[in-house]
Amino acid sequence: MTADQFSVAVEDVTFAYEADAPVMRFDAQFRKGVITAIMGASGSGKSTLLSLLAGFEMPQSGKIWLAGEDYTHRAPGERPLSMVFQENNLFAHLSVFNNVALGVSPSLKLSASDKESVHHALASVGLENYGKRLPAQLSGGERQRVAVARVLVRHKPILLLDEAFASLGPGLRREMLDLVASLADKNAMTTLMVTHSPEDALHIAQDLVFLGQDGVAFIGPSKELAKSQNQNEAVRNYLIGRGTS
Ligand SMILES: Nc1ncnc2c1ncn2[C@@H]1O[C@H](COP(=O)(O)OP(=O)(O)OP(=O)(O)O)[C@@H](O)[C@H]1O
Repeated sequence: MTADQFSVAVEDVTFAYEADAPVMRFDAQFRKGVITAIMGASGSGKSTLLSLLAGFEMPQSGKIWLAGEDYTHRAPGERPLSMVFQENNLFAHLSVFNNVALGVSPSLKLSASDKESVHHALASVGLENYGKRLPAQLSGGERQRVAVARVLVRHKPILLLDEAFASLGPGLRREMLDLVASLADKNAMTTLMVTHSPEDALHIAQDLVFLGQDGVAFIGPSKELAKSQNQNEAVRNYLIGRGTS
């Protein structure tokens, strides 16, 4: 793969949370403008991989490539990405409008065109009339929509989703995945989505990165998840364990 075909890569990265903890290894490239599902058993390092990409954790060795550049030693705020977590994406004391506006200006100093882009982002996630509410006055799905609206106003080329919709019911989760897929496509975002759900991965992800005990066990098309034969052993064992093979 050439450098212009991928925008995100972890190159020979090693990391451990503590001196005596096992060293995790990551080596993978993620295709530009494509949605990649990150899967693997609990504790295999999926969230850690996103934390390394976001700069919340620093590798012991190796490199982090974002948008084709070496970001290994750059602070989280400088990195060209947005991230949505399963919960706690919003500030409870700020209105929906201001929660989105934080994506434009951390000091909430907004020009007229900034305000316009916040309104536009809220409209794109179907929340045009919710700007004055507080997060506590929203459903779980609506709160995640606000988080997605904030992603949109940031205009970053990379989107990291850490089980962002896992706590929603199946219908709403599917709706949110469709929303993310269409926004990622429209804005040409390289999207990495941590999920435990093969159905969700098959639904919107073209690619799959599967983490095993010793790092990346499989990189390939996510449709491998639908095949009952010829799968990578780690993937097969995971699916058998979940009763979905
Ligand atoms: N802040 C931390 N300090 C110490 N160890 C940690 C910390 N966060 C995670 N770990 C450990 O690192 C390993 C990888 O954790 P991580 O959260 O990345 O796994 P995961 O694949 O995302 O798991 P899950 O599917 O359960 O969310 C686990 O053994 C976990 O206990």
